[in-house]
Amino acid sequence: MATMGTLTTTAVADLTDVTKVYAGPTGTRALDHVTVGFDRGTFTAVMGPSGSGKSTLLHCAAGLDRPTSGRVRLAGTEIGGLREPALTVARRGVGFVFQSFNLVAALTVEQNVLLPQRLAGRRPDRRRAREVLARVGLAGKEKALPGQLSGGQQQRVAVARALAGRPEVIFGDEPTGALDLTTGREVLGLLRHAVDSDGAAVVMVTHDPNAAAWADRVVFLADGQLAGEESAPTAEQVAARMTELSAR
Ligand SMILES: Nc1ncnc2c1ncn2[C@@H]1O[C@H](COP(=O)(O)OP(=O)(O)OP(=O)(O)O)[C@@H](O)[C@H]1O
Repeated sequence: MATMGTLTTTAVADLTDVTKVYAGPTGTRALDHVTVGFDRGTFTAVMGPSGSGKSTLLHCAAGLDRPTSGRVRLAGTEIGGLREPALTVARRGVGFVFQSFNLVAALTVEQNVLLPQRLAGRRPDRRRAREVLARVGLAGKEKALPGQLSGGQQQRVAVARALAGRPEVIFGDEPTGALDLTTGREVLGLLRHAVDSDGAAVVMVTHDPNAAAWADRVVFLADGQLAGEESAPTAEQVAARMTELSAR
């Protein structure tokens, strides 16, 4: 199991001594010497007060943003020096689920699920698309447009899209943030299933202690630095730690 400080080789995504300073007049130090790894077959929640660097950590780990210094490895490849199209190749084993679903309104559900494969120049696998849509409970909705679906259904399309490429790691940026309790639980169940059945790593930013309780581990951030972690967390433990961090 990868931990802070020393990293083992089983991590599918890891950051070593990563610092991110955003350009601009204030020069915000969003991440300050962060070392953390995420193993296959584990579900990690990333929590911390607003502005503590959670999204920045996720974006750097996923290769969507570049750190100012430090190393980032994704599926065994160091991505720091990579440019497109090599970066896209490195992201092949990565799925994303965002708070705002990020579906293309003009494309059908099936086309949305196949879009990452098309963008990566691969032959779209329609059988796989149908398989993952069935898994998220959307069999028969292949030809629907996102606007014809509920918010929970749209997020399940986004999960299906993330799963279609058989990802080694799925990054979620508040994937339940826009959902009600019941549909949020459905999405968390699907992410949990990806970990337990497929051996994927899931890394999820959330503000919700109940969502974090679905994870195997919670990593806390405060002011861009790691502020401890909790294994097999309960919602109560997470909420208590968040109250402490917010009071700092
Ligand atoms: N593109 C950017 N340019 C400049 N500063 C930024 C940028 N993105 C984030 N920041 C700053 O970096 C810090 C960390 O932001 P980040 O979005 O990672 O925090 P967060 O913990 O995800 O916050 P929240 O919970 O509010 O979404 C904040 O002070 C934020 O204002």
